[in-house]
Amino acid sequence: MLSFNQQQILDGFRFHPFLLSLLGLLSLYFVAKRLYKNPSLISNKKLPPSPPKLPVLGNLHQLSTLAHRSFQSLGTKHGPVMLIHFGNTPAVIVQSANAAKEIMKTNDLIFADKPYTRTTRRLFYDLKDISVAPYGEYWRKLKSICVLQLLSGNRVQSFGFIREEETALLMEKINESSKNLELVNLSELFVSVTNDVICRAVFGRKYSEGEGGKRFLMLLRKVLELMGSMSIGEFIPWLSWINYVNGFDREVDRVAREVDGFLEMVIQEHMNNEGVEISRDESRDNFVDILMSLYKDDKSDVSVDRDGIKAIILDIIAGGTDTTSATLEWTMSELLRHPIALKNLQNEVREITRGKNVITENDLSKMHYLKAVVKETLRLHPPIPFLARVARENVKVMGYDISIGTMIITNTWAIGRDSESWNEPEKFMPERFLTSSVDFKGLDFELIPFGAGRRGCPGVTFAMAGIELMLANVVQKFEWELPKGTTCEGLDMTEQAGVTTHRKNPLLAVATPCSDF
Ligand code: HEM
Repeated sequence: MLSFNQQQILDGFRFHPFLLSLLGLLSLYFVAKRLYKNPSLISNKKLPPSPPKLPVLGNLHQLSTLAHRSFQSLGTKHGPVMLIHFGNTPAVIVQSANAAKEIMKTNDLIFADKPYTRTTRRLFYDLKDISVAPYGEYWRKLKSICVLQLLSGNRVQSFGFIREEETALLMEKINESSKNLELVNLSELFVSVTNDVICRAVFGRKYSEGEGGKRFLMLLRKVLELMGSMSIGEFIPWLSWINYVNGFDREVDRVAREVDGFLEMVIQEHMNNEGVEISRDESRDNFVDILMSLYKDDKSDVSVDRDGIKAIILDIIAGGTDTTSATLEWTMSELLRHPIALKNLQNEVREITRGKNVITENDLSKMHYLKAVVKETLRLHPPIPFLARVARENVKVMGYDISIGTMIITNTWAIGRDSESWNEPEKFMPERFLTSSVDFKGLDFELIPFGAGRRGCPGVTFAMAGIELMLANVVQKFEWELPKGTTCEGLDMTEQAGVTTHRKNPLLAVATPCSDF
């Protein structure tokens, strides 16, 4: 997970007007010194093509806040494998299905490490979570707990009642807005419903209400914001003092302490509740209880401690909520811009569920157009636009030499819009998937919104079960229109920069209940 907030990067420089020129001179000195000490840097390795860079900044000045778009546009000139520099840090940007396959299939083991910064280290318990833990015994153990115990097909199915109850509540909220002739804020509703579903699975109860719950939601947002705001000191190690002076490090420490306080409280609550009868709204089949029992019974050498449990919980909540709500938000945005696709989808859902109000998992399995709509949305709007990895050995990719320790960023957003792989790539056409076997499970490298290989997302089944059920209900039970004065072509689709790509402005729409459902 990686994103860049250039404003924040540049903010780091603001406190001294002469700093830039001073940095220029210093960087020339450091580059010369490095070359002198390390002649391999000027060896005859075949490096990927690279846009010209500035001293100190490298290519940072060529990146907008939406770095996936900047990489795509630089890639049209320099090719699908390109070397760029974030300050001093080299990174190889990969932007074609073939190159992605070489990273995540041919050389998956070599690229099984993730890059991390002081921020990720501090927020994720010194890398004791799944998504940034270095590849090795510990990560393998966490991943297998995740795949076999927490997110297996059976477990996801067992949470069906949570999805159904929360979807019913979502329908009530939309109905309420519609009765009051209010615009429905779909962005807000999708964030809250996905958060409620995931909290009930993870904690056994919701945390969206009450003072503590609201504070936790705010903290979660802050975690994602900090992860998406890589500041200057992260790229140029000898400028790391800037993060101290501008308060960035202090803010990270404060958020990490508060998140830990909340998760400690949750774990304590679960320990106190052992053997105690629980209320109707709570469930024992939750990730915290499962992890706590594994923790108590664990006699192995590579054990998961209390910090490890908190790190896994944070990972799942932070990685699962925002991505799922962003998918729902972009799907409805595209459907509102494409009324024919919306009508096709409504026809399919209403036909399959004719005569009944409740949509079952069995109904969903027959909804091929619905699945095509979600795939097409994930092609155009992968919530996490980059996959970041680090080379664990020297290796060749597409004929270029990649040195050990180099960061690789696969731009899944650009790959989804690559004309080498897709006809009319910028067009929203769910029909393209009705006659194609291309799927997002990590085998077809032209469509990798969930990543691929060893570090691929273990939450696909969990995410899709919720997305499909909510979307089917939203289009079955309501007619949808854009607010008066907004045309399909005029709907604002601007993206918000961050670790997950959301809409910049909330999606507002008019809902009218459908009398048949
Ligand atoms: C539409 C929803 C989602 C999308 C688009 C998504 C996407 C991703 C991506 C792109 C990665 C990185 C993969 C790579 O580097 O190859 C990832 C990793 C991960 N995701 Fe998801 N995700 C989603 C939902 C979820 C959910 C619901 C959960 C848990 C309930 C989850 C848990 C994780 C975890 C634990 C990892 C780290 C895996 C590792 O490093 O081995 N994700 N996800």
